[in-house]
Amino acid sequence: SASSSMASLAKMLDFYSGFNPSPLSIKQFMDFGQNACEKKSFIFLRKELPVRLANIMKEIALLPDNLLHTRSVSEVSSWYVKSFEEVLEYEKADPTHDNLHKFVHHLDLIRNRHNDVVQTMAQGVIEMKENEGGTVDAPTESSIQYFLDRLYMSRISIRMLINQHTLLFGANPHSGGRHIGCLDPACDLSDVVRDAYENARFLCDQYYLTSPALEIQEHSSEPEGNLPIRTVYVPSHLYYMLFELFKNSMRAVVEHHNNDNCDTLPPLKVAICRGQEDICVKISDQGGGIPRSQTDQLFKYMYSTAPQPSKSDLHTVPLAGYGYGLPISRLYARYFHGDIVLLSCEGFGTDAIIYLKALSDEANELLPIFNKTSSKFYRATVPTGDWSNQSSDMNARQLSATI
Ligand SMILES: O=S(=O)(c1ccc(O)cc1O)N1Cc2ccccc2C1
Repeated sequence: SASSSMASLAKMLDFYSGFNPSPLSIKQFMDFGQNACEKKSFIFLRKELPVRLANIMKEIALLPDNLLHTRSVSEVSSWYVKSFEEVLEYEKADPTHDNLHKFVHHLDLIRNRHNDVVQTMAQGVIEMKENEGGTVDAPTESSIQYFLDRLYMSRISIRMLINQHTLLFGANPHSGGRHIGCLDPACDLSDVVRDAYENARFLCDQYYLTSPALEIQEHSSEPEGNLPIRTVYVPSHLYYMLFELFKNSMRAVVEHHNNDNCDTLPPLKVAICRGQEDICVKISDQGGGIPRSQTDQLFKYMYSTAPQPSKSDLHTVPLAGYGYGLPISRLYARYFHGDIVLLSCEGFGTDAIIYLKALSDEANELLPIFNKTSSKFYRATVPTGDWSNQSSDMNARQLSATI
């Protein structure tokens, strides 16, 4: 009956969410993929996928009610329930050829079912804001920010596991190429930079009829310092981050310079640097920058889900209606223990730095864990300030009176 299946779902959720997800490093993905065994991968995934799904499903259940009960979030939640149940069908299955084949097919179904999670969650946030009469209090906004970062990081990690298994053991296993699943063991960073630049530039030319040029410099601190700088990474992740940053920089440069007469735009300068611990890709633009007080807004999901600004606003408010590109890009960087940092000099321009781990055994997956700590966050009270912010006028008056 429905109630008994609900009870068993709750039991399975409690069981699998009791395990911590097992983070894999890029090195482990590579070593396993070099002589991949489908049976071992199946045995690992039929446990790890339910663990990662259950961990994030327990957090979905902790969302503020006014978000959890929107049509969109209920729909996303139903996708997770369906996928969780589908994977559990293999919990005790024999690793026969037939079952291994069906497993790959089910992974494809699950990946496709979840294709629209980000847009649908954004729609849920808009529905919640409308139900709340347009404003959302700070604690709700911070728990939504906390949750969406964890939901999308969990989703990135689950899609990474699914992509590796389906690419290695699926219908058209890559023949001959050096790629291991979606990992490139010798990813040439400047190639991905050029690729992302050219595609962003195409959109920029279409919309603005102009675009800034690109200059790339490579620096390697390694003794042999061999160029071009290559590293083991997921090219599609790097491309996503670069494409997003190039779009922002191009828009900034064109809009900042559309009012002055000189028709040559200052170029975008990219520095690719390899150190002992970090590999950095820095994009420097002279797009006029933004005030320091606004930079953290750019990584807010609530800020970027502003109700669609009118066409005029899109130009006045920098990055308004900019979608989730920056917060998601930062999650891709953080997924393998890297980061994205924005350093803006208002009136001049902005540096965006992508940090990657130089060593593949340090590039571990960064995974959200559902436990007492994370669930406490959802009932957090607003922390009382423990730094002074503005001078209390009484003290200031007293001070000036004595001087
Ligand atoms: O905020 S930004 O400094 C900025 C943010 C992120 C980035 O990657 C590059 C950037 O340059 N910048 C984006 C933008 C868009 C329209 C008009 C003016 C600006 C200013």
